[in-house]
Amino acid sequence: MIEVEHLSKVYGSTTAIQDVDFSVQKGEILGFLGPNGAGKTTTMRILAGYIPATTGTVRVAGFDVHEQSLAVRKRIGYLPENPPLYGDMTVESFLGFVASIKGVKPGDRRQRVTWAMERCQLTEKRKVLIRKLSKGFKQRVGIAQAIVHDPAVIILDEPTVGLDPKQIIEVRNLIKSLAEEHTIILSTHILPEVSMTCDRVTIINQGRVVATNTPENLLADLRGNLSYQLEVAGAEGTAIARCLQSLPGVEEVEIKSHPQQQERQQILVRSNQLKELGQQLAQAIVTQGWDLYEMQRLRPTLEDVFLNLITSEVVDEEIVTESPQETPEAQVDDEENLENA
Ligand SMILES: Nc1ncnc2c1ncn2[C@@H]1O[C@H](COP(=O)(O)OP(=O)(O)OP(=O)(O)O)[C@@H](O)[C@H]1O
Repeated sequence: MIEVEHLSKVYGSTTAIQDVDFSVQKGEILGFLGPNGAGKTTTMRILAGYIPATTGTVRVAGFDVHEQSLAVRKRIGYLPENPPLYGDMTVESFLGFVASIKGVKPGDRRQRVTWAMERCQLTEKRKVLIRKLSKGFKQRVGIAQAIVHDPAVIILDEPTVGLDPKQIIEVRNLIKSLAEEHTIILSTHILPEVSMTCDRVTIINQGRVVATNTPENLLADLRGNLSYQLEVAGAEGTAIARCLQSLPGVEEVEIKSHPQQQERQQILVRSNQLKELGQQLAQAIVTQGWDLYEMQRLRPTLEDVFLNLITSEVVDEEIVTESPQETPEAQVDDEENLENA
């Protein structure tokens, strides 16, 4: 449904994104995850046809975003980071207005607006002025304006930013329910957002895609970095650490408690291979005549995957950049002006 190839965007002397590739299948929710300044908003704006790319292509349902922008706009609903809402209009009249500018036929508008309000649980607020709504309800109006023309693709830029925990759950549930009929791209810097909402995730850092996979497969890639937390008694921590460190497959042993403490030592063991180490660790401890009080295998989280990918990117860069130079951030606002025109 969406194909992004070799997409780059340069603002003056700032390269916001570089050679970005990914695709989204029909009916899928793709999470576009990255830290602040990674290039998420830039990518979402290009996809929505708000700003042109410097190089590369985006195709939506087979149409080129740049060459066939009208056909693409009809098929896309976009929730920007700060949705432009008219505070002096009621929810219903605003959505009617958006439906008209999005090309919904006059005879279909009432039905489309009713449908969007129902989906976003806005029906009871339909006569309320938008400026009088809470942040959570305003966000729902933002989503309703993105879906009112029944687009095949919905692009949501940081849809839960600034919401309270209850509103976040409601908006996430709404997004999941929309996926039944739509293809969705959701940009976020919040990890739980992708693990709770998305089928697949593309991770972007410093303008480049560093991974695309399902949350489960990204975690599976880290299984090699299994770690074990042990509670052992019978010897000093340093002696236990020395023994465990000599076992095949053990990458690192860390003593969490005081190394000279004789009672229950807290030890963290990191493995360097896919093989489970639990049995081996237990056997080594028992053979030494020590007491094993507890052993827990620590599973990596999506946060570990994210930090691992982003940290390795930074390390790679430090290796190649021998004398990093400060590049003054370009203040190029012409694209913003284009967008507002
Ligand atoms: N109009 C602009 N002119 C100049 N530089 C820009 C412009 N818009 C974005 N940038 C720069 O491009 C880079 C990517 O910004 P972008 O807003 O796409 O990132 P982001 O991942 O959405 O970040 P955030 O989560 O903080 O919104 C940043 O270095 C940013 O300063």
